[in-house]
Amino acid sequence: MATDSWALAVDEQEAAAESIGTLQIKDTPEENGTTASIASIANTTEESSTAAKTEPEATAKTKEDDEPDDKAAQSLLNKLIRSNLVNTTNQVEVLQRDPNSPLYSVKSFEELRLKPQLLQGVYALGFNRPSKIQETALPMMLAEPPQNLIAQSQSGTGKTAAFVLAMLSHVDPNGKFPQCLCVSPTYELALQTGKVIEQMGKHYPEVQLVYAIRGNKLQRGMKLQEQIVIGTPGTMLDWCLKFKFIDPKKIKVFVLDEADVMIATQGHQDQSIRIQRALPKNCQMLLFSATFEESVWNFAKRIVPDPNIIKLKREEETLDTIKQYYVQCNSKEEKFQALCNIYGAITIAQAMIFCHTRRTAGWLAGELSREGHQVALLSGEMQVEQRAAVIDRFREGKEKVLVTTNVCARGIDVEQVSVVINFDLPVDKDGSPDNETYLHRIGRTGRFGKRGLAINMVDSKFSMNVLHRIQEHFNKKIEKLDTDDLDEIEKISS
Ligand SMILES: Nc1ncnc2c1ncn2[C@@H]1O[C@H](COP(=O)(O)OP(=O)(O)OP(=O)(O)O)[C@@H](O)[C@H]1O
Repeated sequence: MATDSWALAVDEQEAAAESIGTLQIKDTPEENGTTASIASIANTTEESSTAAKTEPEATAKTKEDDEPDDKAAQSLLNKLIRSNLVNTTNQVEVLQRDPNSPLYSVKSFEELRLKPQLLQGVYALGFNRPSKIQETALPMMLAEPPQNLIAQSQSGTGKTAAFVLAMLSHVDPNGKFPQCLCVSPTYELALQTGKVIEQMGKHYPEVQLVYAIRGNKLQRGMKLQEQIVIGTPGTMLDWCLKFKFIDPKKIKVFVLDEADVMIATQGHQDQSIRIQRALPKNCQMLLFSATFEESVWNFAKRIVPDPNIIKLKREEETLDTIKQYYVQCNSKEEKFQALCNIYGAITIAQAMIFCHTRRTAGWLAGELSREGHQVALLSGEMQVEQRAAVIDRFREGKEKVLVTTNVCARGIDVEQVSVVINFDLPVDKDGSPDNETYLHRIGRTGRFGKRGLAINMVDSKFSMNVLHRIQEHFNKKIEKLDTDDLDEIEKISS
C-alpha cells in the first residue's frame, strides 16, 4: 500500500472495509466491530521507511517528519492513549460575534438543562463537571438561536465531548432523517468520535448514528433515517450531493473536527467547503482544532460564517526545574558506553531516550536489552495501535526505558518520567536546532513542576554546535558531565 499519500491510503482502506455496515447506537458499543476495524487498517499511518536509512544522522530531519499522515496518526495515537482530561489552569479567551450579548459559562452539567437521557450519558462517562473549554463552549453551542463557533484547544481538553453533546442535544428524535453532520479527517478518527457519540447517547436509543465511510455501501436511492452522520469528507460529500442519501437542506448542525489535520490532507479542505455550501444558512457551524496557524484560521473563516471564537492556551512548558547536562563522545558506541556508565552510577526509575532515526533507536534498544534493561521501543514501523500499547505498558511501569524517535513520540506526555536522554539532539529539516522539540521533550508544565534531569549526548562538532545554540536560545546553562567519573555522575541525581 502506498504510504506517501495519506489520502490515497484512506481511499484504499475505506474501499477494503466492505464489511462495515450501518452502525447504530447500541448499549454495548464494543460489540459492533468498530475496534476490529480500526486495528485492521492502522498500518497505513506509517512514516516513510526509506528516508531514515539514507540521510546522515543528526544532521537533518528525515522526510518522515513531513508526511501529511503524521498529524492524523499522532492525533489518533493521542486519542488511543488518553484516559483523562488534560487539565489546564489557563483562562479561555473568548471573542464573541455579538460583544453585547452576555457571555455565559457553566460550572456544572445541570446548569445546561440537558435532556435527562443525555445527563445520564454524561455521568455514565464519569464526567463530573465541564472541562475548561466546555464551560464556555457548551452554553454557546446550546444557545437558541444556535451560534456558530470556532474553538481551539490542545488535544485532550474536551472538545469532542463538547460537540457530541451539542449534536445530541439538537437532534429531534422523532425526525427520522439526518440532522447533524460531523466530518473527521480520517476513517479511524471518525470511528473514535463515533464511539463517543455511542457512549454519550447510550441512554437515548431513539437517536441513531451512521458512518459515512467508503466501505459502508448503501443502496442507491435510499434515504438515511439516522439523525447523526459521521464520516470523512469525500464520502460525506458523495452521500449529500451525488447519491443524495442525505438531504443537506435539513441539516441543523455541521461539525468539522480536527481542522488542522483536515487541511494537511489533500482534497479534504475543498470537499468540506463543498459540503458546507450545500447546507442551509441557519445551520449551526462548529469547527474544532488543536492548533491555530494561519492556514487553519483561513480555512475556519471559510467554513464558519460570523463565528464566536474560543481559544484555550496551552500550558507553558519551562526548563526552570530541569537539570541539564551534556556528555561529549566521538561515536554512537561511545554514547552507548556513556549511557551504561550513567545507569551504573545512578538509579533511574524510568527514562525516555530520543534518537534521530528509527535505525539508531532499534540499534540502541537492542544494545540496552543485551545489557539487561527492560526496554520498550517505539518505532515508525509499528501500527498506531501497537504504539499506543507500548506507551500504555511504559506508563504502567512494565518497562523502565522507552527508546523512541521524535516522530513517534511527538505530543506524548509521560508525566512520571524524570530522566530524558537526547541520544541525538533534535534538529529541524535544515539541521538547525529544534528548540521547540527540545523544550517539549524535557520541559515540564508548571503544574507538574517536578524536578527533572536531561542528558544530551554530543558526538561531533556539528552536534556540539547544536547544543551551544540550544543553550543560547533558552539562556540556560547545560553543564558538562564526565561519565567516566562515577562520583560526578552520582552528584547529578542528588
Ligand atoms: N467534563 C469532563 N470530565 C471528565 N473527563 C472528560 C470531560 N470531557 C472529556 N473528558 C475526557 O477527557 C478525554 C479528552 O476529551 P476529548 O476527547 O473530548 O478531548 P479533545 O479536546 O476532543 O481531544 P482530541 O483533540 O484529542 O480529540 C476523554 O477521555 C474524555 O472522555
